[in-house]
Amino acid sequence: MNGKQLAGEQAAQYVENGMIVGLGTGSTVYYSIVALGRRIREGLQIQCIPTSKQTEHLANELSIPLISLKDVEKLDITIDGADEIDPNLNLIKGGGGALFREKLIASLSDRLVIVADQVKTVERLGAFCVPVEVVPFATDVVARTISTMDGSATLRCDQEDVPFVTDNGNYILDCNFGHIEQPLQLDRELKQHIGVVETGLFVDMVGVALVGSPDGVSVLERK
Ligand SMILES: O=C(CO)[C@H](O)[C@H](O)COP(=O)(O)O
Repeated sequence: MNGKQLAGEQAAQYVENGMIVGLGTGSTVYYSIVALGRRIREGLQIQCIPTSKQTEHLANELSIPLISLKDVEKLDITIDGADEIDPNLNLIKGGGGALFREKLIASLSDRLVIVADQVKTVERLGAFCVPVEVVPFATDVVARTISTMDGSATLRCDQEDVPFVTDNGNYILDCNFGHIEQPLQLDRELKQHIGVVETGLFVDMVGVALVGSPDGVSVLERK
């Protein structure tokens, strides 16, 4: 079994009867969602909120009960993936473009459990570009602002140069700031600019990270 599958499946064990569960997005949390589907068929009773249309589709295929945010004030737990994890369990997320809903759901959750392959662990965030969701009309304005912050921004596009559109109808700027010394400060600074919807910097949000390798899963708790 590969690291993603080991970590993903182990995270499903954190979910208990009666919980409201946030379902993240990506190829690692996929294994958690499939494992939850299995547990539901065996009798587990939970209600879930997906963080993307892709995950909503998967949950529906697996007959996982979904609940709307309008009926829920907070969640017990969210399981999600990550693109980078630093030693303080701060993250870069949004490689799949779902960062806004992922961050909103995580912020409403008592516990955020991250699942990742060990290649996602880094000493300092920043080798992976920071995805920044922007209102399309403001894209060029935000990109210019980022260049004044010693960063560079690239509009996320497909192979035909068509911009990627998020589930919220926005664009993504993938932003390179080099190594990030102060992720919280950078997140706050980015969000001051009109047109920025949200960033993929998740600071002080994670409760536990399950990091998988073919040899097993390391459980990293926030210090
Ligand atoms: O943030 C995300 C999507 O917006 C994903 O959780 C992140 O990209 C990790 O994905 P994967 O588990 O496929 O490597």
